[in-house]
Amino acid sequence: MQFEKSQNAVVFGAGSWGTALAMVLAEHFNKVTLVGRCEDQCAEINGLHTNANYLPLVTLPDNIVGSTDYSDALDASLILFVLPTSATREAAQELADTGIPSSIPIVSCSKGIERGTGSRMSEIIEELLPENPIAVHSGPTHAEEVSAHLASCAVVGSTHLALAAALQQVFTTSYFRTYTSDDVAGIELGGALKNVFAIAAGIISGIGLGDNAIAAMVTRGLAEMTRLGIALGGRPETFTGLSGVGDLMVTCYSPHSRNNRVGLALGSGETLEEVTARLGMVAEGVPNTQSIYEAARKHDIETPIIDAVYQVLYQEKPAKEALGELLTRDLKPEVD
Ligand SMILES: NC(=O)C1=CN([C@@H]2O[C@H](COP(=O)(O)OP(=O)(O)OC[C@H]3O[C@@H](n4cnc5c(N)ncnc54)[C@H](OP(=O)(O)O)[C@@H]3O)[C@@H](O)[C@H]2O)C=CC1
Ligand SMILES: O=C(CO)COP(=O)(O)O
Repeated sequence: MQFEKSQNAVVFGAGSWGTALAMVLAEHFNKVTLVGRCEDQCAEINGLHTNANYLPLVTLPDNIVGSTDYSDALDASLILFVLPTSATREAAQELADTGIPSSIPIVSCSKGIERGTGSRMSEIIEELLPENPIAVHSGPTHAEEVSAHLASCAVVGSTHLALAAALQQVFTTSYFRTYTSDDVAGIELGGALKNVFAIAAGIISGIGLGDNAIAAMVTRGLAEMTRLGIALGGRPETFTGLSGVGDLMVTCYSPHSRNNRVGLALGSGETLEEVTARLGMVAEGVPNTQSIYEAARKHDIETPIIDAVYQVLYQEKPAKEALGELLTRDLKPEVD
């Protein structure tokens, strides 16, 4: 299978990542429709070719159009879900209600697992649109850099190998390189889990610890990500790839990371309510920490860093105390 330049694509989610991915797809499709929920934003995309609230420095190509209408997906050959994870179920239901053809592939590009059910985004989409072929796309890819055409790599995963290969072509440009995989669960879990460690990295900076502490947390965070990720169905090697350690590194070290910024503010003494109100963008690690903490308890996996972030976010434990206690745990070998 392969996508043709004469075909159209639809991106649900007109935030920063949906917009950056629309720019990638615009090089391979006739028209890319960015579906948002605000008429003013659509008018701006169609009239000024900008999406200033989310990516203020970017001019969009003319073949990206804004819309609020889910039925725009009816004439698409490819659909991307790039919504906050909390909005994915409702959006998938709304899309199913349009009666879209079951042949249209759907790619989830969101990072997180559902609060309450612990479902991955591809599982939710499959539940509501069971006939459509599904894939996931993830990696160390901040929207600000991809939309500025700065070199980035990602991975697209599907159990439909021909679909993964076709998607690899349309997720590749001169500045964006995409690899393939069939480990859908591992790719999604890496993207969800790193959100929590990015908050931890921000907290560490906020409470005034140094580079050594962040490197230690990233390394032990990778061990935690791998342990829990395997228990939840991912393959070990995926966590050493772009959607695992790659994304862990970029979000733990980049000032673009919203999760990192949440942690930094918490470590500096702001409340969660204050920082989320100020951010104005989704930081998936906040709801994710709860769903991931619950998944770890359910599977009886030891996750001290995730537990510490959970205590800061949901149990009002002072950040310095929660992170500090990681050093005083029982001593153990590095590799179990
Ligand atoms: N930003 C990035 O660099 C990357 C983000 N991701 C992932 O992509 C997903 C989207 O993130 P991102 O684009 O950054 O988020 P943003 O905060 O930039 O944008 C969120 C978008 O979702 C819309 N939205 C918010 N709530 C709802 C809702 N309840 N129903 C429908 N639409 C809603 C917003 O609409 P409105 O403007 O009307 O509020 C906005 O268009 C997340 O899972 C994130 O982890 C993955 C890789 C990189
Ligand atoms: O996933 C991302 C980059 O790969 C975006 O991370 P944040 O949501 O922390 O900004």
